[in-house]
Amino acid sequence: MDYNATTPMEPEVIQVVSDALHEAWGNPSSNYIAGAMAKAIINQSRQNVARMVGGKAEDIVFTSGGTEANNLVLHTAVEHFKENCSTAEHSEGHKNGCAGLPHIITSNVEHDSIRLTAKHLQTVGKADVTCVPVSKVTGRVEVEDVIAAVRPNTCLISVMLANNETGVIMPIQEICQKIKSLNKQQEQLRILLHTDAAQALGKIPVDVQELGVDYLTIVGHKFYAPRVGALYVNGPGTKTPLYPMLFGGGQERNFRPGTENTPMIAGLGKAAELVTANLSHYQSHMLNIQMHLEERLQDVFRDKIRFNSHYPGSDILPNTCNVSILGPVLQGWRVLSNCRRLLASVGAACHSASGNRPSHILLSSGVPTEVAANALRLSVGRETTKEDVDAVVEDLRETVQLLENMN
Ligand SMILES: O=C(O)CC[SeH]
Repeated sequence: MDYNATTPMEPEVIQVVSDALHEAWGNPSSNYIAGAMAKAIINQSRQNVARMVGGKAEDIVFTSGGTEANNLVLHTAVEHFKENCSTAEHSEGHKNGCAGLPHIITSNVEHDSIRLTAKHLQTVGKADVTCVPVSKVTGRVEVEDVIAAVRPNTCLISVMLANNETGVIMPIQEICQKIKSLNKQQEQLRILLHTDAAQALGKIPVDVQELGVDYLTIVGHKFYAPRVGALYVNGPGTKTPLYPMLFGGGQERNFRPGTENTPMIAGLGKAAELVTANLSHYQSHMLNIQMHLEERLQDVFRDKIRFNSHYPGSDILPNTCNVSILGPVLQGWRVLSNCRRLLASVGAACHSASGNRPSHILLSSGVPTEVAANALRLSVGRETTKEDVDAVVEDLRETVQLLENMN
């Protein structure tokens, strides 16, 4: 019940990975049949990934995963600023937003690969960063707050499409619409637009044209693909800047060199094909199971339950249920460590080393401290059944009874 942490690979995905390991081990840059076979698999995967997000094949740059893709975007934004502000006509700076450091706007509930990368750039004096706080009422970053944070030297806005703990879907399309009109109005530095779609892909429709983003991060292991990723860029190096962090053998048009990981890319392409073909089924199944889960939790725990993903006016992912069972001895970590069957998390997997402190994402999203301390993040998957839900709720009921009887 922790599919926002990671997902298993679909059998068809495992099959194409295995096939590529056996048959397509050639270097894709080699000019003979073994290389051509590998290159063909990579090109087909590129087409499939592009189709999943509504982009073109040439807009897809394969990476090792979401963290690399996110780092590539922030690196590009800083280079974009320097490139645009290096020429003489910008020397005064104030005319075209080139005074001072590149300014990056993000939210205060981002994945650590955005949060810590932005923090590092600020710490080493390479960028100024504004983390716009999400509304404690809607759990969403509000468009007007993002616009209010824009400065003449703002070069990037990066906000995740959906949050990994609350499941709240962010107003990316509205943000992009406002910023694009701002970019048109003035000669100032173009503000680049990025969203980390890690938690949204495979759960809700994701269309880069509708969103209006310049960049979109794709993370395989959240939609039953291998641990590999990609970055969507709207016309990399032509319509939209993309500056490499790595230099080497020219692969990925020099945007991300390194001999391609053909089997993993093959798996990513197959998983993307499955999402394109089955998304509405996946989405309706997960929503059905999530609703059953919430009904059963409400039935069993009545006024002891608080749903941390219920925000008025905000849409949330169809698979995520962040919930707290109220009580002084029912901290999330304590409940989970006493459950016999439930495997879930109190928050992001990459924060699991942060001890038993309440999630900063929940606190930032307006969840009271004593409630956040008891949070359980339950995230269902494609195979989760109502019987699984009933078993989990019974496990929770028994565990709560045990803990409360012990005190
Ligand atoms: O939210 C999660 O568990 C995955 C990102 Se660390």
